[in-house]
Amino acid sequence: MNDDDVVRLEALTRRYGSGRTEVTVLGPVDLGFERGCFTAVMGPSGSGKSTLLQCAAGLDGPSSGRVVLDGTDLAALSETARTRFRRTATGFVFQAYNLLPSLTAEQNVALPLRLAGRRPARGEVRRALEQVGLGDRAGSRPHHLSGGQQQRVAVARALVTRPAVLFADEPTGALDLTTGHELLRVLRDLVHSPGERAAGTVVMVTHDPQVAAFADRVVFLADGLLAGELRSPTAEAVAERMTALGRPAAEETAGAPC
Ligand SMILES: Nc1ncnc2c1ncn2[C@@H]1O[C@H](COP(=O)(O)OP(=O)(O)OP(=O)(O)O)[C@@H](O)[C@H]1O
Repeated sequence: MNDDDVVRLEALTRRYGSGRTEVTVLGPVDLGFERGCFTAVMGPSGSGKSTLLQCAAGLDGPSSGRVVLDGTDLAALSETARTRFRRTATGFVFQAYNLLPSLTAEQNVALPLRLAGRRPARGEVRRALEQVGLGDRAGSRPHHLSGGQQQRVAVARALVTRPAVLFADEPTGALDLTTGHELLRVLRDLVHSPGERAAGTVVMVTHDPQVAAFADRVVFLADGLLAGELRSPTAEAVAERMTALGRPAAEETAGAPC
């Protein structure tokens, strides 16, 4: 972790149940997400990726430990203040686009601003749509847009408050390969295009090495714990790590002296 981290997870744990049925599904995890970096979180099914993302974004509360988001300790805020803070400091994109079908793209994108209790300023919503390459589809309703376009509207909606971090949980999960890669290029451009277009920081959960290879950094989870990371990843290097994580411990140590 360092001073450039826009999100810091400190000794974070998430447990479910109580007493004899209590299970720890995450942690303890110490991890930072750097500003200006596109990070992918990977790991086998059930390794805690979504739990980590939801805790980092303030959508779920940790059982112990701290989440410091853009300099604010989430635990220090009341529930109402935390919701208000989360709505402007973070954007969240899910696998399902979750657009309201009766609203136009522009009206869907404006929703987070309205939820935050303010009228969109002139051009604010259009700018977010332009950031995802949909400046000309502002008046379209979701059913007139392709799956990839709907997901880009969902990204614009997540960006409209100019959040410090954009979180995405399997954002390409419902898209075909080509459309998925287009969306990943949009996410990468949000981090790496200079000036106005830059959204700063993206943290994305995926289980697909090809998807993770679009990121600058890949963090691996196994059984709720950190299991290493890769910088400037290739799909092959990510797949190799994933295979090693999925290997039973007995196979990992095969050949080692007793
Ligand atoms: N509400 C809950 N109650 C009990 N256990 C839960 C709950 N939510 C998640 N879990 C468990 O926590 C563990 C981590 O779940 P999580 O969804 O974070 O994993 P994941 O790595 O995102 O999985 P996947 O890739 O399959 O989506 C899993 O074993 C899951 O069954």
